[in-house]
Amino acid sequence: MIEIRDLTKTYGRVDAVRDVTFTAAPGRVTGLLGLNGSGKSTTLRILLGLTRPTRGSALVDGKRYRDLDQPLRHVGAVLEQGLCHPGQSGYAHLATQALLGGLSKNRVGELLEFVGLEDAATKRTGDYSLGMRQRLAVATALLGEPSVLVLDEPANGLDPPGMAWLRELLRHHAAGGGTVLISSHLLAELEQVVDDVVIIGAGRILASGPLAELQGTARLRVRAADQGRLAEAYEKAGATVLPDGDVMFVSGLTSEQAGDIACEIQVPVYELVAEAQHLEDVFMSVAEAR
Ligand SMILES: Nc1ncnc2c1ncn2[C@@H]1O[C@H](COP(=O)(O)OP(=O)(O)OP(=O)(O)O)[C@@H](O)[C@H]1O
Repeated sequence: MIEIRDLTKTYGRVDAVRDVTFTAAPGRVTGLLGLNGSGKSTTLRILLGLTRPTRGSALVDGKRYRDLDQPLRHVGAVLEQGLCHPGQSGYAHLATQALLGGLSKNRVGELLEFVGLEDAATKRTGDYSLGMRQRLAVATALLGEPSVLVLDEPANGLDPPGMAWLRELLRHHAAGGGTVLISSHLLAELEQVVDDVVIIGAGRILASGPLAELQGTARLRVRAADQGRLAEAYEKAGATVLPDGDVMFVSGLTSEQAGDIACEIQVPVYELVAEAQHLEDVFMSVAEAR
């Protein structure tokens, strides 16, 4: 379980993150989504004890990372710059990490096989492709058999089969009761793996909730006799309206509310469709609504 509460980190005059609150629950894959510079890495670095928050808290299994007894047994992390010595083999890297973390070396061979690197186990990591380094970083994160996995932009460098492998691994981890928090700006990649979504922009949470809920309620496609008057009424009710040719897309109202408003102002409606959106559309509509 990951609990982020009122987290703020200020660098000079920049709020890298501001009052960020969300939970990543066991049994679910939670996606932290945002554009470059939105505060994803800062949030994850604070969670992993690599950066101190200005205020607020970030807890793994109810504790700050540095207060965890044997942290690698609780949380495994894949950070953007998964570091390994270029002259070391994949096997030696994992064995060293196990030693440094006070963990057994017994699982090294098994893990290399698990991440599909068994044939490259004795090769220098300096000769690994970016995708192979990502696989090694995932194996490193799994060394302590942690229940919580934190991955910062893990899709970088993975080809489509690599991505499919990672999705399967994360789903499997969550299905076994583990907690997964994954950050990315590649929305289409994440859409296929996340259960819950936290959208962050300029350091603040813009929206959060189960993916199905965000996709389901975010947008209606409406075509009516007097688009202008209806758009005005929707906006007055707090909705965001995007006109697009002879239709408009409405966020922030249920289809019942949209139908009732049209009825009240007596504008005939020809089309009213609740569209299941892609994550990218959800992201754009919350970003535009701010
Ligand atoms: N050590 C630092 N010193 C000063 N400013 C920083 C530092 N770390 C991050 N920032 C600033 O905080 C903001 C959030 O950065 P952060 O790296 O958390 O974003 P991100 O969403 O992870 O982006 P990216 O995907 O590009 O890594 C940015 O404006 C960044 O310039």
